[in-house]
Amino acid sequence: MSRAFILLLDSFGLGATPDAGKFGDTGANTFGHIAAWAAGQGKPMSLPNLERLGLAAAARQASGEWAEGFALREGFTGAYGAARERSTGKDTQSGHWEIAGVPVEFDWGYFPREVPSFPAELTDRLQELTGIPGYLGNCHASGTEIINRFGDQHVAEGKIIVYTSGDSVMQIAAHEEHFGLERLYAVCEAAFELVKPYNIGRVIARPFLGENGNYRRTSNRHDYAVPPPSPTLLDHVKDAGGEVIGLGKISDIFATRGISRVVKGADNMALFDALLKVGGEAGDGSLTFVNFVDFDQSFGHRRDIAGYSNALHELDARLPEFIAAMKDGDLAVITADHGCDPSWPGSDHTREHIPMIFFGPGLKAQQLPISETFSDIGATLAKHLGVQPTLNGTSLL
Ligand SMILES: O=P(O)(O)O[C@H]1O[C@H](CO)[C@@H](O)[C@H]1O
Ligand SMILES: [Mn+2]
Ligand SMILES: [Mn+2]
Repeated sequence: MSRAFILLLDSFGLGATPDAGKFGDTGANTFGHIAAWAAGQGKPMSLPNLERLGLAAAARQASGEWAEGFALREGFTGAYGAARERSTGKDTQSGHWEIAGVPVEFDWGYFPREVPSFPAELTDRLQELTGIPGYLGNCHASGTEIINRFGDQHVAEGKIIVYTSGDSVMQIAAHEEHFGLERLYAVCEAAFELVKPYNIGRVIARPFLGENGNYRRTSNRHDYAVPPPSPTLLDHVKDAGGEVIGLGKISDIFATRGISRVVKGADNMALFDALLKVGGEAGDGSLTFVNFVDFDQSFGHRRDIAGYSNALHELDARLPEFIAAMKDGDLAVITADHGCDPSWPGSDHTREHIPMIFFGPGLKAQQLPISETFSDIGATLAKHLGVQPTLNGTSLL
């Protein structure tokens, strides 16, 4: 029996890549800066389970130095390394697709750092099609900050909050009750058609609740994403008859391509519960792919170092449950899709190495070379499952 699991910690970077300067990210280091912050608080991080698999050693390989509070230890159990990205962007879709064998070598479109960020011909047409009374924001923004800035006006006037970021994205925020969730989804569907000529990766619905200047986003986020340009590992597994189970936002990121089953979870720990349940059910030849979104959405973009650190400790504490439930023939990898250094200026992602930490019953503990593409992960899992090799990447095991 062969099964594969990808545990993707969204935005968990291990230090800037050689090309980070092109992104203004020289010196960024998601893990390293969280560890330094924790040590500075007099409470160094303690991630014994991730560390035993090789996380700290992989981070050292990527960044050239030990994260504070971590040092050389004996007795690794994982096959650990780090990878650099070949895709031109540092966004979620590029990262995930590249892991699955399809780097994004074309340039995404981006909306400029101007106000308004969105071209009038796009917003005028969207207004015509949907009947909305107008727009608020129309700029680069952090999604939690902008709903508090414009929430009251949105509720009073019915105008939608539109914003973007360093990602190739149009985000639309609206109140679930005053505006209506289904209505927001309908506006996003119309917008998704209209952004196509601009080569935009995603439109994201960002529903929120609350009143009087005090608003919070709900878990009813929905992403409308373009599909990967070529078949990915997910398609190969599904075509070979294996079940492909996408947990969290995986199905959205792949625009449902290659997905057999979708399982949602409100937060990292709910997703971990779901992973354990799915792990008990997944059959021979299956691929289970989970995206732990809180690292990025709740802590990285929010520049919340303490929150990010806490989330890493929470995940580390639960890893033994997953490891204990692994069966002979299972291969899992802990990885990420880009960085989002919570100590870095702004609120965007950071161009960093990602961890590649393989583990499973009988796997030989070893250090892997630094990979020049995230696709080595997909290639490794394709070989493990005995399915068609990914278009890019070389198996590491
Ligand atoms: O600030 P919020 O809305 O969380 O936005 C973040 O989430 C989006 C998708 O990952 C990105 O565009 C990023 O900027
Ligand atoms: Mn991401
Ligand atoms: Mn993000």
